[in-house]
Amino acid sequence: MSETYDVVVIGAGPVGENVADRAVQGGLSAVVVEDRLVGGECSYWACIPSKALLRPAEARRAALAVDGARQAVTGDLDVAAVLARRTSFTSDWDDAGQLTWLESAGIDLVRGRGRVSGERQVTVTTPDGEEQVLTARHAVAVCTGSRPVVPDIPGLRDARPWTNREALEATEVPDSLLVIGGGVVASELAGAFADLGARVTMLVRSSLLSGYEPFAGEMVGAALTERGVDLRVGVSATSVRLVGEEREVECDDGTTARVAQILVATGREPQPDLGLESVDLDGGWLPVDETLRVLDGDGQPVEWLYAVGDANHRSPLTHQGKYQARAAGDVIAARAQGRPVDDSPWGVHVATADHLAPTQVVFTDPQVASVGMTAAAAQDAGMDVRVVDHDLGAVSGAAIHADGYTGQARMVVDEERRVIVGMTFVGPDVAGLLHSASIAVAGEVPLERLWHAVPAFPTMSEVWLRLLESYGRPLPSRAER
Ligand SMILES: Cc1cc2nc3c(=O)[nH]c(=O)nc-3n(C[C@H](O)[C@H](O)[C@H](O)COP(=O)(O)OP(=O)(O)OC[C@H]3O[C@@H](n4cnc5c(N)ncnc54)[C@H](O)[C@@H]3O)c2cc1C
Ligand SMILES: NC(=O)c1ccc[n+]([C@@H]2O[C@H](COP(=O)([O-])OP(=O)(O)OC[C@H]3O[C@@H](n4cnc5c(N)ncnc54)[C@H](O)[C@@H]3O)[C@@H](O)[C@H]2O)c1
Repeated sequence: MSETYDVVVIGAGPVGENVADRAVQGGLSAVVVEDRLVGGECSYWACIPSKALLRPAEARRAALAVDGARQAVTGDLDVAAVLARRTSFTSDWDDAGQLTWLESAGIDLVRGRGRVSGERQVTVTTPDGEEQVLTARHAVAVCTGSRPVVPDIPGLRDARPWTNREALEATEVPDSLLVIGGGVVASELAGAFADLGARVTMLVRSSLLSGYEPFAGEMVGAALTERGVDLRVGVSATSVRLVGEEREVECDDGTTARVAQILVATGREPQPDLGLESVDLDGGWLPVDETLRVLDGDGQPVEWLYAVGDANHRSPLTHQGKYQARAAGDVIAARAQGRPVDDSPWGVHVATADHLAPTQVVFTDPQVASVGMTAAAAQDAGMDVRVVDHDLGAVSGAAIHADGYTGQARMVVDEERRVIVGMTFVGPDVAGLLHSASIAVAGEVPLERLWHAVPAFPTMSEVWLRLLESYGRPLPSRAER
């Protein structure tokens, strides 16, 4: 069976859905190919269930941090209710709701595993083993996301460790859990399972949350330790063996841990077998130009082939991928219809923020909310950097928010342009502060103008004023003096 569409999208995660949606809104026909659930990793095994698992304990702790409310907290978490709430957020791993949306958006769906099988062509192996060929008049978009890496530690695979998938589908909380990794998944899920009652050990090979400002990992590590997590930094697992129902893990510092379950959270790898060799391209993370077209071995864009979201590994986050998807869907439509392409930096058809203003909230407790560059990254990029730090707990809004509020904010300024190139907040409930910083960074708002963005009193956003005061208020111009 063979069908032709303007755009064929492989992978119906949040990114593939958005590429198809923008293309259809631009007047094209589109089909998405999906071999698991429409909605992707994010909806069923990543963002949504993890945040649903984390929120109840965070809410409980928030109440405990406010005298007067604290007295009303009389019990522990209801673990069964927490797991049930998580399950409801995944619609019990059923994508019927997403199918309704696809239909309303005018996007067709083919279930099965897709691979590129020639120029502008995708072959799908359907669940019943049939092959279906889809031809694209204009573009094929590879939006296949990523899958968890399981490192080559002797005995690990045989011990059937959890990845994010099994952890987020769990119907019971193990008595003890050893988490391998010190990134975002490890930090969030170690906290989640500790809150649910597991004895959690974390093996962090290098440092915790290493891509962030150093105080982020320090504060999150201290909080995890306070909540009972046995945080072992600079320690790696060397071998694993099953002992009855338990896993025995040997570490390179000579210690051994015996646990009920292991969670591997050591990063992601690209989806294999995407058929790219059929068009003389390598697999792996797919390099792209600023309009998300895949680059060939000579660094030239392939006119009809796009890679969007985790698949290109520019900024592997749902919201950054969806941002790319809006640009990609629109540029595919523009090129198809011979309309002008706006590919200048910050143009409609490019994903400039991936480099200059990527945003992220790590939903640990305390949260880490960041945009743009860390101080170290800005220095490495050759900028004349000035770093301004402020104790978030010293802001009256924070003190009212929670008794003994502890938090930290950092502003990274490019002195040459006098604009903020990076901002990091760490503390309870800082996620809501992030978008103001994103606007300042993406908008390249001059520091002088930021004095006119007046934070309401008494909110945590007053930290902006404190950071500007530390930086220094601009002197009146000579004419005004
Ligand atoms: C535990 C965890 C928590 C996370 N939390 C957050 C968070 O809070 N916020 C955030 O922004 N990001 C978070 N992320 C990252 C986020 O999940 C990814 O960045 C996001 O899912 C990427 O979207 P995507 O559409 O590119 O890929 P995916 O969501 O992986 O979707 C790709 C889809 O393509 C399908 N597919 C793959 N290959 C084929 C093929 N050959 N044929 C057909 N279909 C195929 C897959 O089945 C999948 O449905 C988290 C990740 C993890 C692991
Ligand atoms: N809230 C959010 O936005 C959120 C939440 C979860 C995940 N994510 C995203 O999902 C992606 C995957 O997250 P992740 O935490 O799996 O990856 P990561 O790259 O953030 O962290 C991987 C960690 O594993 C360690 N590691 C790698 N190989 C190892 C090995 N062989 N042995 C021991 N340790 C090893 C690394 O040092 C690092 O600490 C990231 O892009 C992340 O940003 C985002």
